[in-house]
Amino acid sequence: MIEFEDVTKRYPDGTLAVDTLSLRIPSGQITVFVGPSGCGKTTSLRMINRTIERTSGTISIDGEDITSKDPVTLRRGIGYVIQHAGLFPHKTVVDNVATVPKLLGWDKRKTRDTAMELLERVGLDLKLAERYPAQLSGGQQQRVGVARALAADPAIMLMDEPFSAVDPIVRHQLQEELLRLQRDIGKTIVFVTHDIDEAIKLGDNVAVLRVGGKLAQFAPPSELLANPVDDFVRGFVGQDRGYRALTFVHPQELPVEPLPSELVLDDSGAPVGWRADHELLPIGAVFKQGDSLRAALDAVLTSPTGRGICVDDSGKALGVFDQAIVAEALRS
Ligand SMILES: Nc1ncnc2c1ncn2[C@@H]1O[C@H](COP(=O)(O)OP(=O)(O)OP(=O)(O)O)[C@@H](O)[C@H]1O
Repeated sequence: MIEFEDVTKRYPDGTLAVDTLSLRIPSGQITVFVGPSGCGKTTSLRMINRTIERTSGTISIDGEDITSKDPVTLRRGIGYVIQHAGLFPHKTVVDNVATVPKLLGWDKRKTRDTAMELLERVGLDLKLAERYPAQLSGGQQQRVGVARALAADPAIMLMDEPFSAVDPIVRHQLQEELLRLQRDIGKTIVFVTHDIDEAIKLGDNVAVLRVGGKLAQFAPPSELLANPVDDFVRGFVGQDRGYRALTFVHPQELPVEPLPSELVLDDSGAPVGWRADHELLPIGAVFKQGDSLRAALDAVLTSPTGRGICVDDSGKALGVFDQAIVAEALRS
């Protein structure tokens, strides 16, 4: 656990960036710092690895005050990923990932094997291992940045807006991959973003900060959406928080109706379109049993017939449902 106790940071010019911040960051989970520009997210994050020193208060990791540790040793146990990945331009991809193991004096073979294994884990094509960062896309560079931060197997990962410089589709992929990776590695991740959707998607817990570096609310995303503590948090999580809260509602099993004849299936039973007069209309988003009610509502709203399609894990159509069924599931 990382614990902040009354932590304050005042920069030499007098700017109060973080104001008596107290919170407990649980181990093995993702905690997100979110808030408007200038609210002290980056400052809070960087005080954990002491690349910024706090002015007062205490930060401890597993009960040990971080000021009692040598900053270099402290940083070796903490991975750090930043926007634009911050890769060394003159080193190849694999050498970038191997940076910290080399510093730690690992033998060459082990270092290279670990680096290649990590590149594979973060979803990078190993053919890219000998390239230089400038020869990669933004999304690929971010993957290398994550692999590099994981190289020495740190218990803690600090991630500062790691996905903000890539386009929305790649960003979505990187978020999904981080969640998948975290299911395997179970690190203590502290993640900074100004995007509330990203915070809600990734965070086990979310700390909402307001300008002036004051903590507004610290809670799991579902709690934040259901019970924002004040107008600032309510405004920040957005007007559509009711709809977004559906992300956290998973119906036991959505009751579905039999497949109608106008739904066209392929040989494997997967839906391909809705038969209309002389054309085949696209099916829109589909709902997989076990998904959230938000996915169910999406399936209804994006369907040209107003009926969502429920599929199994293999993509085979199981049945259809309409808005009334979603509303009923929400009430139950
Ligand atoms: N070195 C510095 N000297 C003086 N003030 C600073 C310094 N670094 C940051 N600040 C100020 O401290 C406040 C918090 O900055 P910080 O970068 O932590 O915020 P942030 O929430 O991460 O912002 P953003 O989302 O825009 O990156 C801001 O008012 C910023 O201008």
